Amino acid sequence: KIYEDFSELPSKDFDFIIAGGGTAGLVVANRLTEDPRVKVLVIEAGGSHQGIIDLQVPWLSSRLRSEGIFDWNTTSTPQPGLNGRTVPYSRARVLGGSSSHKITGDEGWSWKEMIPYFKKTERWAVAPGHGSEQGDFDPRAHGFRGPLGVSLSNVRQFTDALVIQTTKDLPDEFPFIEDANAGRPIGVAWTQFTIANGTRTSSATAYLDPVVDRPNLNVLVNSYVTRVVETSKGSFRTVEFGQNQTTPRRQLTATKELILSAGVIGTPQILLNSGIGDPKELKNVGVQPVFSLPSVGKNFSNEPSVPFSWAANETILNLNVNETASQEALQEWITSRTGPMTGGSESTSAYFRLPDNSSVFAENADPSAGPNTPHFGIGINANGYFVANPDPTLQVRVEISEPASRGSVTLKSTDPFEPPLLDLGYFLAPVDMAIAKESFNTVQRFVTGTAWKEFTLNRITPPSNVAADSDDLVQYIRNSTGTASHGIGTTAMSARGAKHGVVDPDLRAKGISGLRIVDAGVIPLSPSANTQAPVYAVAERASDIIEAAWNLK
Ligand SMILES: Cc1cc2nc3c(=O)[nH]c(=O)nc-3n(C[C@H](O)[C@H](O)[C@H](O)COP(=O)(O)OP(=O)(O)OC[C@H]3O[C@@H](n4cnc5c(N)ncnc54)[C@H](O)[C@@H]3O)c2cc1C
Repeated sequence: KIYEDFSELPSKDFDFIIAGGGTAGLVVANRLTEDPRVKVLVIEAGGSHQGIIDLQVPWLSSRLRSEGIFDWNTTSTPQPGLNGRTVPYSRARVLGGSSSHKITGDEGWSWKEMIPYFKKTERWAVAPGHGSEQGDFDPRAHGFRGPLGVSLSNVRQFTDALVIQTTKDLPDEFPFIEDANAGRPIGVAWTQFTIANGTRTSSATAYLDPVVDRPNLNVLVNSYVTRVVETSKGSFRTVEFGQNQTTPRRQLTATKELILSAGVIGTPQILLNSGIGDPKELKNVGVQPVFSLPSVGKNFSNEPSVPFSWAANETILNLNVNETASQEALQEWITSRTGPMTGGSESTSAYFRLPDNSSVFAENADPSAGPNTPHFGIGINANGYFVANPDPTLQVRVEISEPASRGSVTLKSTDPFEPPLLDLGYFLAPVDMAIAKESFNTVQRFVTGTAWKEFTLNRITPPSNVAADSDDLVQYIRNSTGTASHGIGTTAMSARGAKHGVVDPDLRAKGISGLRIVDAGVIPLSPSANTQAPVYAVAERASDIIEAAWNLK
């Protein structure tokens, strides 16, 4: 059941307490409560997702981001690599949240061992608006019986045909691939979405709603976790939380484990508030060090997102501009879960790798994990989903897939409610800028190919007088880059016994008992993909690890 207030909780005894009811937290809550003997409490700072249409309609997700609804509205510190600009970093504050490998020496996190967990989470759904799906996804790489609905886009976009034609015109540079989520993502593919039956899916709809009546599953919303507290020597199973700065703080102790799933920013913030981090840095802000784990909040890796745009020679329905069409589309969605509101974001996506002999690697080490790993990805869109431009505009977003730069999450003060300092570290490593510059050439070749002749007009950003490989291009990138909100690494996993890192391969906080971390922060290096699916898979495996540790089920 979902509780709005601490006083409503039917009991204060829980085996596991999970801080953060986001993507990972609700997966773990669902799996652990499959055993009816296990009592779980989830504590979430945001409110309930139930009945909120903005979270259900795919097109409306564009507004969630731009209007900062259900968001922490975090902003970065001034970024030297972005000419001193600050940039917004989106992350969800609501139930469902922002809905690996040799580094650890643990084969359990290898691709081969993880693929069953990706499949376990997924229930492939047909998107009637896409048409035949034959050859447009690889069924061998997908799950069909899991909780989370996943599908191709139900809305065919005007630009889709141009993208696919480009793969036929220029197959050497831009090959079509059947499925970007099957282990070899380099090429152009149909994007896969957490959408089913025209409706967005999340950990809240897939992992919480179907089991919300389990008597052993308790979810407390509007409750912000401030700290973890030492329960007994070396064991941190007690959590402190409150609604806001002025209301009383409460404490509860888990009999078995406390699990932090507050995300790549929330979890390190809770640890640092608790005095768990780099003792010197903690003292500098006035926080009493309690346990030394210097890597907490470090190694923050996050894909920079670089926008390019062209004027387009076609008027495409833009639901963020045309209010009448938007109302009609919403009515259609409410009535039948069909129509243009069932999609919106880029229905194709492409991942690229610079050649091994690229001049970029003459001066820089290759930051990617291996030959199947992209250096950057692009998304092409002209329907105003990302930028509600009233004039027809072709938007191309480049995301640097495996940035070498690292940022950090640190505390500003001793007030646990104060947002932390978020340093994205963008373009501190020169290779990231070199890749961003190269991506511009690739994007230009893509959208000016024969298929685009009638459609692509003059370049808008960067302006047409900006040449490739020029300092003007570098300045444009510094002045326009934002973030993809694909953060990882702030509570990174490392080999057992390694001095760096925050958790061991079993996701236990190093040197601490009773405390585990399960969220995007434990992923040590950017996956060869966006982060949502890897977080689900990590949370599924984490649940198995926890169940095995406590002989559950
Ligand atoms: C706008 C946006 C768009 C994205 N688009 C994509 C995409 O297209 N594809 C993709 O693969 N990935 C995407 N991602 C990334 C993906 O959603 C995240 O990597 C993933 O959801 C992270 O899961 P998590 O469990 O680590 O954190 P979250 O899902 O963010 O969950 C953390 C939860 O903890 C709560 N919380 C935080 N601090 C506290 C506290 N102190 N006390 C209590 N609760 C707290 C939060 O409110 C939240 O509910 C996107 C992310 C964002 C923000």
